Amino acid sequence: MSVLDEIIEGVRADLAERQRTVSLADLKERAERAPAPRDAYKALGGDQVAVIAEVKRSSPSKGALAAIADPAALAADYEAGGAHVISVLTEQRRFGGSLDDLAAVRAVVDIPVLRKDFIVTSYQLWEARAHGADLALLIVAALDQNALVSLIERAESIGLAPLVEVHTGEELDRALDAGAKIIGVNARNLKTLEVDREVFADLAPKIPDGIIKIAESGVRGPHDLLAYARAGADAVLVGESLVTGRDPRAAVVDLVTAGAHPASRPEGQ
Ligand SMILES: O=P(O)(O)OC[C@@H](O)[C@@H](O)c1c[nH]c2ccccc12
Repeated sequence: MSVLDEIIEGVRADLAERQRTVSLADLKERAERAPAPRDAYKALGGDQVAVIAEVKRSSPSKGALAAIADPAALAADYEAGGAHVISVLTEQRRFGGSLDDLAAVRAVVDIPVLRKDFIVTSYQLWEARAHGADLALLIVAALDQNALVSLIERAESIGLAPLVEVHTGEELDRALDAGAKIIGVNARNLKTLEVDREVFADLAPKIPDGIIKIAESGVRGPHDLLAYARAGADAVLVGESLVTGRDPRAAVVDLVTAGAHPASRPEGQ
């Protein structure tokens, strides 16, 4: 079984547990009371390279990264540093996240928040909105085409912007066929956990204009942001290097500064 399959098995077990305790009707009611969604397209579609800063306690590849006792405080730091969107991992078993983290973060920042999880049913989209999310990740490798299409539609119908994640040319074709408007290219292969930063440069030229292109994973600092920018990224999604660094806010400032004028920076800096 691939790592992705293992993660999804755990996600489904935890989901079944939540579905036993919270009815879909209750979730929908909570989603209706949730604050209105924030405009993710606007946050990601500016002239600068946008920075999506992630709240990430651990990962399947590295294990524990950072304890993050107060995810809301970390997210507030990211926002103060100029981040455009916050990503909150809500998967529990391998990433140490929760829906409570999502709600806590959404309550303290004024920018859009992404629910980062392994979403396989519309119940999880309602959960995302009920806990304040403005965007939801949909991983093409985790979904068949029918599920992908219907989850994109459902997300949009409840006010969530779907960020559709791909890692291969085939997955990209599926994302485009399904009508994705925000596409994330993950440099990490979720089946092997290997990181290959070249994947973004390979796939980006095949993504039509008008679709927001996000480079995910492996950004160690401004140098990597600039490389992704040269390859056509509208945004980068950064987790590990922020949570393991000494000063997450300063690290975001450095990324945002580089992303503000990517073209005027000399190559290699
Ligand atoms: O920690 P990194 O290498 O900066 O990567 C962040 C983000 O891209 C990564 O957490 C991620 C991308 N896609 C995912 C899907 C599920 C879980 C996690 C992810």
